[in-house]
Amino acid sequence: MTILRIALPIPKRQLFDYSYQGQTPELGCRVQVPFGSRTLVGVVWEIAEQSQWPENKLKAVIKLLDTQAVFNSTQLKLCQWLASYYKHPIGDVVQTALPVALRKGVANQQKLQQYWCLTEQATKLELSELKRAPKQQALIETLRHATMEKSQVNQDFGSATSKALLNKGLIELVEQSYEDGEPWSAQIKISEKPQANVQQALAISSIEAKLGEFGCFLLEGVTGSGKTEVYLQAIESVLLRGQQVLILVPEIGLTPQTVYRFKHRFGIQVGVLHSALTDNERLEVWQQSALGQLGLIIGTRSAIFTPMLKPGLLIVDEEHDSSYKQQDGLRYHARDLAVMRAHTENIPLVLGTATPALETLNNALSGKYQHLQLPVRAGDAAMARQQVFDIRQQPLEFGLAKGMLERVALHLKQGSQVMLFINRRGYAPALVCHSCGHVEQCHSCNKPFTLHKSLYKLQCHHCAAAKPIPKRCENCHSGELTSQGVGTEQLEQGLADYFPAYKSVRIDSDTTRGKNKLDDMLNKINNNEFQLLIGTQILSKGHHFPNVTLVIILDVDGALFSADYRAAEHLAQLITQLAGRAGRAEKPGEMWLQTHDPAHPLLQDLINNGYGHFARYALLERQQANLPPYSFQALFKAQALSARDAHEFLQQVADFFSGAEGVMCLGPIPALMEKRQGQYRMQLLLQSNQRGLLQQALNQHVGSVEALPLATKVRWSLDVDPQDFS
Ligand SMILES: Nc1ncnc2c1ncn2[C@@H]1O[C@H](COP(=O)(O)OP(=O)(O)OP(=O)(O)O)[C@@H](O)[C@H]1O
Ligand SMILES: [Zn+2]
Repeated sequence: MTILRIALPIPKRQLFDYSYQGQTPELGCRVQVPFGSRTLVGVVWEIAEQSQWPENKLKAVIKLLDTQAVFNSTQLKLCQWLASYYKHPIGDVVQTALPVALRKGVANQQKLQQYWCLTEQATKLELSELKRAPKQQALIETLRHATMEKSQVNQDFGSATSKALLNKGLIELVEQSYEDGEPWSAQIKISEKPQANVQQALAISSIEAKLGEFGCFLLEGVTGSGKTEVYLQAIESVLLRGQQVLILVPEIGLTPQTVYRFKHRFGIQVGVLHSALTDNERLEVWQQSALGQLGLIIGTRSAIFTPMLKPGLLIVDEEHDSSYKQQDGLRYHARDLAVMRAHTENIPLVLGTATPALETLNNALSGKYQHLQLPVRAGDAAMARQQVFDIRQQPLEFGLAKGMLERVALHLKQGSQVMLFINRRGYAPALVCHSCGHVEQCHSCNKPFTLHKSLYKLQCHHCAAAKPIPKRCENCHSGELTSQGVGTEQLEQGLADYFPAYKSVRIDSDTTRGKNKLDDMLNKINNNEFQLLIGTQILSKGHHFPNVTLVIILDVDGALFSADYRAAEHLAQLITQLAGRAGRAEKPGEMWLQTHDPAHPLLQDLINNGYGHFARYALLERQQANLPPYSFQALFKAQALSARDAHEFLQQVADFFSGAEGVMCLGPIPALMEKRQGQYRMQLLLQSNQRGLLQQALNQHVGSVEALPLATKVRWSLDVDPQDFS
């Protein structure tokens, strides 16, 4: 009899022993086991001869689900590292790393692929017979060169097209295994590309020099400097060696436009991993990548777990983006995991951005990462001019000063597009009673409701609470309710009324919900169907709009005075990325920042000296204040219906750590957002000058924390290298 030590989806920092009769399976195979009254799917993590439990207490494995491990040795190591670094239950780490379908116990067998090909009848067809159905014509034309996978046809031509041709008897489906198809390495066809400029060429050759070994690069290139072109040319070398490339992009950056750029350059299929995939689609990409059947895989955060048979290169684009840090469950940072992965697989990693995270910049400046720089824009485009606009004592119309409206008018008249950024969606961030001053608040969060006029609702942006817009004040019953502040909805409406001859589009999470909605909007913007582009963060994420020449940021003052020490860094990144959307082609661009504090040193440094200068100075400040990356943090968070329980729990946690060597304990204190969804929220911050000491203290005490009686009464979590203190 063998003892299998299984990682189970149970929030306990331990493995579970089961007995197994039969040939010992590989580590990383899935098994089905009984757990209490349930049956769970787990992963074989260790194999032992003996258990601490007596034999008659041990339950037996119900079924071995795999003959071959679902995790390769790299993944096993990475999961181990995640569990140990983030102090997270191994079973939950394993769950996070597995595609959902495999978690549920689905067989890890690759399905046959379905391809469309032409029928006998179609080979004799005159293409002109289909001239009224251009899509069908194009598909027939394509299939004359090669068969095409069903999902690919759906993506490129739409399923209606293939259905119509099927009905006409012109195409038919054949099934084939991937292995029988032509491998991607034989399909590579490099399309035309620009000649790299000197800095690009230097970056490309530095990366190429590291192929086949570990190396970490920071590619710091100003917006529009051609970072993507550097990726593309480096990827080309990797693909030509027959090796695979995994590219991570931020959540909102993964549009069909991005994918198209990669697909088009190499002429091969690209595996795409994003949150809108079905479980089966996700599993398919995972399997194809694991078997080496895909050359290129692009995905958001969790794509970092995708196994590769022949890994060659990892890329993390917009490495500063906060979506790379998972904010619940296993709170890992995909960028840090990428470093571990590149190290384990012995391949280079490229971190690219115009606005490096201070952590990353510090690693580059200290020589830990190789620093590649692209200081100027590619082609003929110049950087946008950046300026502040003093709005003190200025009347504002829907959030805009008169001087700004004049600039907008000027740019519109010249046939350009204008982008306006505001950090709040909805019509207005508050509804206030003009008589008594009462503000409509969400009682579960103690925060003002946001007014959404188009939805006829008040919505809480911190929980899901919503209610109809009241007619009277709930405090004094006056009917004089007015909105306060400006959101995207109001700005759009104001601009549409002010500039009736131009079309506007609003891009925020309210308007982009739904499949392909964002991509549709982006395409229309690129076709110049809209001239006024209004939106939130989504607008800042790496889009290439050649006709935008003016960018206005309505209000940065809130972020200038935030209690979060990372707020300045994030604001500087946002401003720089937004400025980077202007003047990307021939026409020069300009960016304006509306502010009540035009002399603020951060703003002045940023617009006069650029992000690079700001960031180096910000690092000095962090060093003086002994903040990350010069110190290391871990954050215990607790929330409960009673503030006292949350506080008491964290106080007990603090007691464990109070004597820990080299570790400072701050708190418990209320979170920046004290109450949310009816729960009171507290936190306890641990900080040390040495990562090792902090890790050691956590190792020593996390088990005791878990065992505290209050630990079952409050909801608590541990966040190592926290990014979010809200
Ligand atoms: N060497 C080059 N010669 C001419 N044009 C180039 C060159 N490299 C890149 N470009 C063009 O410059 C534009 C910007 O390049 P790219 O999108 O790669 O920049 P980026 O640094 O990734 O941009 P961002 O980070 O701002 O999104 C693109 O239209 C690209 O085709
Ligand atoms: Zn709420």
